[in-house]
Amino acid sequence: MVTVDTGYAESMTDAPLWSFLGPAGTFTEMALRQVAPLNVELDPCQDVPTALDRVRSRAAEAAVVPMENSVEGGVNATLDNLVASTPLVITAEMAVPITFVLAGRPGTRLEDVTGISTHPHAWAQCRGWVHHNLPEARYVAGTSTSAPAQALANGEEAGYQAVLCNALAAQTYGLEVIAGGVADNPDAVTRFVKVTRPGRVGEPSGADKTTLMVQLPHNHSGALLNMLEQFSARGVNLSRIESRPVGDSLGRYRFSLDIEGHVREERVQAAFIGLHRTCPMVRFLGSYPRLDARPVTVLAGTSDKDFVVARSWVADVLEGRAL
Ligand SMILES: O=C(O)C(=O)Cc1ccccc1
Repeated sequence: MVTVDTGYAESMTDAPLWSFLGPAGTFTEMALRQVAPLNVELDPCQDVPTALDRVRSRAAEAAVVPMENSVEGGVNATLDNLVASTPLVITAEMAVPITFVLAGRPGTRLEDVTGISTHPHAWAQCRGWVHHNLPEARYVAGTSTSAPAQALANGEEAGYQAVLCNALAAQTYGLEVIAGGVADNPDAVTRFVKVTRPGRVGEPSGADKTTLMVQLPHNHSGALLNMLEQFSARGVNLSRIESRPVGDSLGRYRFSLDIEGHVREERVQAAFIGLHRTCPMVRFLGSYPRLDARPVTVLAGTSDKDFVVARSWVADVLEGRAL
């Protein structure tokens, strides 16, 4: 029997499948390209929960989703879904500078535009520009920046003549740029994360970040202060903290946090132990290298060595070797 190796079947089976907020041409796809292997197979999804569920169900190896924007803050769909069902962990973070073009079908002029569609985070970054240049234009929410671009190109849009998307998406879908460099804040950056199923935690790089979600005890005065003290007492710096409503009644919140450090470091573990003792829910959502690779500052008395030496002193006390 002669077997002809086309190489095709092999690449179909060996190429890792990564889900992401699609369709083709989103900012999320640009972030994915920064870290994905060259032979990655793309699995565009219509929303963040679907992309994350593809990893949970083992259909995809990894997902890339937006996490935080320098203008609009946390992406709630991501923050909430990461703790909503089977746990997932963040293994990498990426940043993409965000500027938009206003694009329409060829021949569309600015004065033809009475409706604009895009992702809500994109709209938040362009509101001022639209208010200035198209004060009468109505906003039509899109599931991403490229979904309405695709719909417009296919003649399937409803209620808009233009989209705010990235220049690459406009090109991909054969749209014409009506206005370029659209953004209220030209330096806006969005942070994206790569998410996988949990496994054994890797080694620290020395410049790491850890993400977690913590629920505070209800109706407990000083609960937030107690939570923050778990970090400050061990010299652990916070780089993001956001409250998210739990959802079942008013007044109940969880806190989504990024801290500087890795869960394999003693001071981070000591803070984790303190949180676990005092908070009804603590979810570890990953330790991963920081985007800026800036080494974490470890305060005097909080290094791994300091913890090891202190623990061995306690052991000596217990054995009657130290007084
Ligand atoms: O819709 C996209 O292209 C996304 O990747 C989500 C998004 C939208 C706006 C700013 C940053 C990310």
